[in-house]
Amino acid sequence: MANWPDFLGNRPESMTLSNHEVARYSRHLIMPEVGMDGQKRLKASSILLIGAGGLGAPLAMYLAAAGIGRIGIVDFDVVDYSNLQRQVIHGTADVGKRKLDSAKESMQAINPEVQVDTYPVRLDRTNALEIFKPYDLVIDGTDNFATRYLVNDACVLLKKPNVYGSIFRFDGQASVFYPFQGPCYRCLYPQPPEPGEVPSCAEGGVLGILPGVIGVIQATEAVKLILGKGEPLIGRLLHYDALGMKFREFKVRRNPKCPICGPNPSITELIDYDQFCGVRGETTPSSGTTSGSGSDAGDPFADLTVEQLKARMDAGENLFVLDVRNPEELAICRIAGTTVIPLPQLPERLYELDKDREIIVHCKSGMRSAKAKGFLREQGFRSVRNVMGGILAWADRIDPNMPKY
Ligand SMILES: Nc1ncnc2c1ncn2[C@@H]1O[C@H](COP(=O)(O)OP(=O)(O)OP(=O)(O)O)[C@@H](O)[C@H]1O
Ligand SMILES: [Zn+2]
Repeated sequence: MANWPDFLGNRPESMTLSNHEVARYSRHLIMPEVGMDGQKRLKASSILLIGAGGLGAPLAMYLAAAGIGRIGIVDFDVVDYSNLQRQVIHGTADVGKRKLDSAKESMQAINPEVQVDTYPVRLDRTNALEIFKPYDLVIDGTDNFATRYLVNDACVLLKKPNVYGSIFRFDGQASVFYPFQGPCYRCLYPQPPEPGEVPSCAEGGVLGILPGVIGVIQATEAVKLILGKGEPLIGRLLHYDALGMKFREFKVRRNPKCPICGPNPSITELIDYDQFCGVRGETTPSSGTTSGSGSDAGDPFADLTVEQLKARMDAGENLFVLDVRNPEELAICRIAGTTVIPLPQLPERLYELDKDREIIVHCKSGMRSAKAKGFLREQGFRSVRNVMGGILAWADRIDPNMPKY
């Protein structure tokens, strides 16, 4: 075996393969690194996937095809049209279905020998340990920092390997966080970024093929850990640049001050990860009350709902509405009559704005406009209001013909 713990114990010994399975896995069975023993190890193993999205799709399909005995998947989402460009486990006919149902169907079509357990919940501090316990290893295919820290901490507390991956635009990363054998996610990233500092794929986009590459690297690492073969990405962060078509590797060491895997841990149970990452709902008002129109009249920084904005437009008010999205997004849809300054250009184009005039700012979903509002407020603007939910809320509730992205 390799130089990391064998977490399967003697379970593979009791496994047998039927003639059908021998045929199915024959290209594995004839390789010395897998062979009959290795295939039995895969059959005896269990893997938990967090997320049935971009990374989860290739992970679920390849791990099912490879003959992992039991695969659990956690996801609370339903399939959306905007998922289909990369979440290849789901098809057009699955739009509107639970991702878990669609994923399970595809996996069982690929390999009915595999047991697929679905957990249609949002993974959080109250359920993570319970869900993780029966699995040998965990693979993180999620897209947000709160869940990444949660998955990390739960894996360290349970001493389970955590195969990590993340994607953005044309870049991806992967590593293996094997508790106490190598660094954990907190050793690599002790603090989460400021909310809104790192844009999500929903804001910044992602090449549809990219999660295929990173998800397949994660699946490869999981299979190697189970087989006990090769050099895993323990203590190594692999970076993939699709535009330059370059792979680079960074050494990551255990942090002796790590609050969870260090010698004096301050985190000994799961914490509130939304609070730790400063997560706030994108449509939550950042100041003042926003209930009825006019109830916020006293607060020049109270946010607006799309209905309030529409009512003020319809009343013929001469409004200054600032759209801080990027040019590519304007080509998809826009609200008529707005002024456009993409968020990154705002500091150098401040002179275009009137500090004494009310500025109503919007973006796609409300995150970037909240940042713009904070910035303009710091710069001494007298009244800045964020449109909660951005142009997506406008498309949902005001203009049903507007395309959503
Ligand atoms: N805490 C969590 N519990 C369960 N599932 C989660 C959690 N956090 C994220 N996920 C799931 O992980 C998946 C991440 O995949 P991905 O980012 O490709 O999908 P998406 O959220 O559909 O994309 P987009 O944000 O671009 O619409 C999603 O299906 C999401 O529902
Ligand atoms: Zn650590």
